[in-house]
Amino acid sequence: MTNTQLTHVQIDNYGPWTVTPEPRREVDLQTLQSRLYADLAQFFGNRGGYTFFTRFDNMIAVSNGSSMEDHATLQESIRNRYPVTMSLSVATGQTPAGALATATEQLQDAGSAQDKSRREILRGRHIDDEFRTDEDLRIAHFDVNDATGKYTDQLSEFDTFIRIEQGYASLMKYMRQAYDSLSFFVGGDNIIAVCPEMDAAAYQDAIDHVRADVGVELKVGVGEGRRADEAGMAAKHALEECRATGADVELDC
Ligand SMILES: Nc1nc2c(ncn2[C@@H]2O[C@H](COP(=O)(O)OP(=O)(O)OP(=O)(O)O)[C@@H](O)[C@H]2O)c(=O)[nH]1
Repeated sequence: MTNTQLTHVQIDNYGPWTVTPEPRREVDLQTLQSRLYADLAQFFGNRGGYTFFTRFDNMIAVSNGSSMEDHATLQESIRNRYPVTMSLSVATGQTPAGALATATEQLQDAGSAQDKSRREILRGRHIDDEFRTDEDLRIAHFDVNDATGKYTDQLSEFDTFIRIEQGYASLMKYMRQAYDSLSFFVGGDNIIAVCPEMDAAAYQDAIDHVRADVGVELKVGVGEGRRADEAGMAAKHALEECRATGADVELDC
């Protein structure tokens, strides 16, 4: 049984900050957001976690391996180094969508994202070490078939971007609705999905859906582990297996 621990990261009162006392330069917001993301990716990554930038003002981390104390340390470090603070809400669940729903509700219960007095909320619970297992996480690494030959070397970069984003949009919606999974674009032609237990037929179904919906062909490798890095690395090896065998789906779990 999977037991996913997710952290909903939200920059406090960020909307008003971006326009106070007057609109801040976009380039400075871009730099701030990408540095914050890099810091979070490294902080959770050092503890075996994966962080996804999603909307940058809100981010999602697969945080199995990070305790509530670790989260408090992260908040302090951000407060000391950035002009903004962040709220963190941690939740666990048998499905990633379920865990994230709980994390988000905890944050919404504490007040609005644009409430001046709601700062550095830290809510939720981590999975105690004694309850953690090697089957807590399932990570699926999706990749567009021959993106280089079909798109990158053929189309303008923007038209390639449209194809890849259409594949991502179709997959993220379907995986969310049909399988309670959360899928994130991670660059190039790659999408990483955090999943509950699913069999090969379910992954094939998602790939078939995206092909029928938007004409983008995917393959996927799936791995499991105690932490995101372990499950994610197993998924990457399974994806290499797809490349070797020509299969659409390879499960290493
Ligand atoms: N984030 C991330 N990006 C990757 C990874 N592997 C490849 N990429 C990016 O994806 C681009 C496409 O690479 P591939 O997916 O290997 O190439 P392809 O043309 O689709 O060929 P096949 O996948 O073998 O069908 C690369 O140029 C990288 O930018 C990965 O593991 N993670």
